[in-house]
Amino acid sequence: MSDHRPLAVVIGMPGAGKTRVGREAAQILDVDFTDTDIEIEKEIGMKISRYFDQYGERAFRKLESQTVINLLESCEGLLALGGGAPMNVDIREALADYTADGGKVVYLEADKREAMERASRSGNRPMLNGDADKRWMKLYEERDPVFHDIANLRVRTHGSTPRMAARKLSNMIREHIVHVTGSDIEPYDVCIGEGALNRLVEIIGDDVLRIALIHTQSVQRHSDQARALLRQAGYEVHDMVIPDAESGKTVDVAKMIWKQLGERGFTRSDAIIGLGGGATTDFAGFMAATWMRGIRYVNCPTSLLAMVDASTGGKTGINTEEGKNLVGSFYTPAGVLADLRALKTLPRDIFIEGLGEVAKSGFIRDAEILEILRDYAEDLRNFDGDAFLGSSLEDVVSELIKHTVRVKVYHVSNDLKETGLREFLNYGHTLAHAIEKLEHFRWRHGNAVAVGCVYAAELSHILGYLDQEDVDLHRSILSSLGLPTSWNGGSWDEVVALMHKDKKARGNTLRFVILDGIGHPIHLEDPPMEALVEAFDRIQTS
Ligand SMILES: NC(=O)c1ccc[n+]([C@@H]2O[C@H](COP(=O)([O-])OP(=O)(O)OC[C@H]3O[C@@H](n4cnc5c(N)ncnc54)[C@H](O)[C@@H]3O)[C@@H](O)[C@H]2O)c1
Ligand SMILES: O=C(O)C(=O)C[C@@H](O)[C@H](O)[C@H](O)COP(=O)(O)O
Repeated sequence: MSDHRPLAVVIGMPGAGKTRVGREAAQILDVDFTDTDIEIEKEIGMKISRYFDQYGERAFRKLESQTVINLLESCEGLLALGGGAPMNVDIREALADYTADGGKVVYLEADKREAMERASRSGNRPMLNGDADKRWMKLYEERDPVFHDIANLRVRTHGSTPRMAARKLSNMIREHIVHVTGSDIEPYDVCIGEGALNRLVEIIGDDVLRIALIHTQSVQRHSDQARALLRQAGYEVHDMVIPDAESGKTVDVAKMIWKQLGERGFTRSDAIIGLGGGATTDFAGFMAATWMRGIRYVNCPTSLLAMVDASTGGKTGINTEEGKNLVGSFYTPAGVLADLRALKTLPRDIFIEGLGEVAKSGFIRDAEILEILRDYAEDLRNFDGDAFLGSSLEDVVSELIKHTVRVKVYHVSNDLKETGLREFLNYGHTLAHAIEKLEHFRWRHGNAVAVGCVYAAELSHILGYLDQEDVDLHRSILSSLGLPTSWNGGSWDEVVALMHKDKKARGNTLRFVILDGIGHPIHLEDPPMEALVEAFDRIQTS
């Protein structure tokens, strides 16, 4: 495959707006726009309709096939194909190779009547000669199933102005989708982008009647949007507001929600949506896992941490008096919609906290994450929700979310129930959960994870697995993002007692995840107590 390829390919019926909407979308995305019909006309030096008259459809299709295949290997912006192009077998094969390699083929679906009118108004459409509407309808019946088959994205433009349609198209093109599969997993997608929430109805599906929309007061604005979309689609939506952050992850709140689900007649064919930070998505997933032994749920994360980590992978749960996440279940969502618009209202300190889990994912698996964090540390540290959307930082954050979710998905897909590999995602968490508990959850999870990663790095170094340079790298990256690297809020005895309640511990034996190099996590069983204490001493001061 060539290095050059389109950012996306737009297909659709004549009159769907491929040229008009495609050109505007390319402007929004700041990329070139290429229309295969225009390129062909340039090459043949005449209108396509005249070429058809002179040489016939067969000759045109041959020319079209060569042009499209060349452009699929040479153009870099948005490429709009002529309406009939995807019906050609060679073009279809080239498009299949393109999508298999991660390319995006978008089916632009317009209202039939509007598209028909536009197509017959514009002329220069040899395939519509005669009774244009009747011919359009016939083409539609032949082409629509093929378009559905080829396209991996669809944009419905019904009732939208060309500008609105172009926005939808550009948002969808910018969107990243990470597929989650695995032997124990019903496959689902994590959609990351501005406007991802608009997929909610598609993911909830047709079989659901009632939806419990679980959220906190702090994200009311975003839950209003979700509710409006769902009500418009005809679902019976029940707002269920829970206390903020960790105060929502308790058995008392669970009892309150179970009661509401019962009183409102939730059955096995109903669904739950968890909309909010990681505490809410953990809690909502747990409600879904336990109600009638499991009903459908979708996560709509609104904090960076929930987008990169908590909402994906199916670890659901609540805290107890004894510690963090001690009661829960592995139960996967039907989809995750990380709508970047939610970050607009996210306070800076909570954004930065999320970077703790992002950095962790870099340390355990993806060096590119560490590079991005290093290159954009200052911009990330100064995150400002008001200026975020449309800024260059939005692309950086979107890329970081995609990378981090991929790290998560790699571990989860291969070990949903955490028998070994998945434990690597717990890097830094053995100490982090103890800190959170000792600080009565006033310390945010991502901040505790940052300190926990430094602790695990120090332990790795003391035991001879990690160079000092890599320990220093932990401190420099985390502190450049505004994350803490030290903690002195509790005694070693308190900490070690809580570490024994960590889910990685077995019997009386402590188990840790450490590194034997950046990107190389390993398990550590029953480490010497002196090493644990020494590492603890080293995180007392930064
Ligand atoms: N299940 C998992 O795999 C997993 C992974 C990582 C973390 N977690 C859990 O996630 C939780 C941490 O997640 P978190 O950092 O999102 O914490 P959180 O849910 O407590 O959210 C932090 C704060 O931000 C607010 N908030 C969230 N989105 C907002 C928005 N868009 N605008 C304004 N305010 C917003 C919340 O109301 C809360 O006050 C912890 O409970 C942790 O254990 C779970
Ligand atoms: O998904 C996982 O597995 C993780 O360990 C991800 C962690 O980042 C996350 O904080 C998780 O909530 C920790 O769960 P726990 O099992 O240690 O309670």
